[in-house]
Amino acid sequence: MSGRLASEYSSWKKLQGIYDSQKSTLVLKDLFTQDPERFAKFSKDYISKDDPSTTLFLDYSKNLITQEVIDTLLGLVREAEVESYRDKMFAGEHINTSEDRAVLHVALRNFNDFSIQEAGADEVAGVLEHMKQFSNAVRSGEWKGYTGKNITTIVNIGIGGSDLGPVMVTEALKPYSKRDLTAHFVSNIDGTHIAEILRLCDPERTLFIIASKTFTTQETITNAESAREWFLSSAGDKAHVAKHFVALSTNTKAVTAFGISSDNMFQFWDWVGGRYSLWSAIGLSIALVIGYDNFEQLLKGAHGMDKHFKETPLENNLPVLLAIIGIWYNDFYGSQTHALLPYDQYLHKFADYFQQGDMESNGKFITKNGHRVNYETGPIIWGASGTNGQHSFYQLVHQGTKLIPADFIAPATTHNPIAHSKHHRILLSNFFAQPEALAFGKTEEEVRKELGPNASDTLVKSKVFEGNRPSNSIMFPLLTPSTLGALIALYEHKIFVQGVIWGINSFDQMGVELGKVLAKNILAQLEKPEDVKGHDSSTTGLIHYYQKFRKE
Ligand SMILES: O=P(O)(O)OC[C@H]1O[C@@](O)(CO)[C@@H](O)[C@@H]1O
Repeated sequence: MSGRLASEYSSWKKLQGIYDSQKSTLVLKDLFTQDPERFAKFSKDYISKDDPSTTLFLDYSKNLITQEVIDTLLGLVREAEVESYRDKMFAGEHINTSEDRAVLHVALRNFNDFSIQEAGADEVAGVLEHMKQFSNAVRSGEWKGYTGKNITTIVNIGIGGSDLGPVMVTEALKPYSKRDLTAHFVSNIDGTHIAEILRLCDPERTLFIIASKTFTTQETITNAESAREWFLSSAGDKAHVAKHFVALSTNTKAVTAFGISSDNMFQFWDWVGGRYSLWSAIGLSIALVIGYDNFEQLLKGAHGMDKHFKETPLENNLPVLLAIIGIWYNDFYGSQTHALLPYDQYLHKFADYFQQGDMESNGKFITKNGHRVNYETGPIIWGASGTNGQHSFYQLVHQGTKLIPADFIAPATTHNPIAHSKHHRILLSNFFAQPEALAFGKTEEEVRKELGPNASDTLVKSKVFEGNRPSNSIMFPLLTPSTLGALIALYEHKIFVQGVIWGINSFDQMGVELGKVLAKNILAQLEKPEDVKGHDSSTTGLIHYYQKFRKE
């Protein structure tokens, strides 16, 4: 990271020039007509060096790019010194400068390929072993509840990175799950969340996983205390907590103070960012649900992508390609969002996961050198599984006034080939069709030909699809633990590259603090109207409204 504002790079200025001169002339239909080799030129195969069955295919040909654009974007990557910054990350340098921390989620899945000098990195294997032993014991029935019964339900209590990763992965890898072990995830402080889950639980057979890097997050600790109260109302003796509560944290002192023994604690370190923590002890619920061997495959899949990111020349580097294409739209075409559209029901939480992963990493306006950016940084990440999105927001994506770059993601084969894979064929036909429609549209002439000479101008015009709407398509043979690991790591490294180019610290999260502080202040004022002090008339008025109905 050179310390300059991204807009000061010569490549940035050149890109602006290219955009200004070509923004209305770059037409996908023409680009494909002019170059029959376009698909071949702008698509890449990723094959894990460790496991050739772990492959991803990226088709980025339906983007508003030329080789000149790509080459200039790669020049931007070089000017921003992304590669040296990447190597600093892998080496354990404290690139999270505001918190003076390393950023080493790659160390959680390292399998001894990278030499990483950072306190704790040599303890990863021990924690993984503890996770393996524990998950095997629970899954085998060796670990019993306080009345000697097997554990059949786990409840992960955590929020943000201590929730979203386990939720997304256990959903995505459901085909690999132990079907007689039910996992629930409680995250919201809204009492409804835990109340509804506890209604489904048997205290004799339920294991609570208190997942919190800091072990101070108000929602998680409050939910954990309520879970413990619920459990003790049946179990009675506090000694039984040891069989039904474990903790995932960096904060041993707070875990012990809560009443969970360090024997039942799975540790991780401050160089694991919350939104990058599913690979750590935070992944215990994943290992319990899919088994440790499959969890290890997830890690290995990510590790293969780590090596690809670290060793592959920029022009063939998938995280780099996704990152620069995203910057092209975000910073030059003015798109504000980026859609993740997995055509796989198992990936229905994928966009949710990367809302935190991307937006909490790159939703910043101050650079690492303290300058306010004069360009757009992190996009709004959103999305839904296909084909559901087609019946919800695709109208706007196809005919709205906004440019919405989208990543379409799909497995070539399904875990559920019911009706002789008829469902999967229909799913994939839509996966192929939507990017085609977005890119090439439907002209007024084609519409008029369809509707006939008597159709009104208005009707014809309302049925035109202007097209030229870009997308990436990512495919893989089957959604396996290893493939999912590679896919997640691909996006993690994309986020890293974009943050380096924007000159921001992708690894702190100052922006989540103010709201929490104000909430704590208001919490102390909720009792009586006269308690409400120091707010604007709106906040005061809303609190007073609540106090009119409040019961306790
Ligand atoms: O794991 P914990 O420490 O309870 O933090 C939970 C989440 O809270 C944050 O908003 C930080 O406060 C996320 O970054 C984090 O993943």
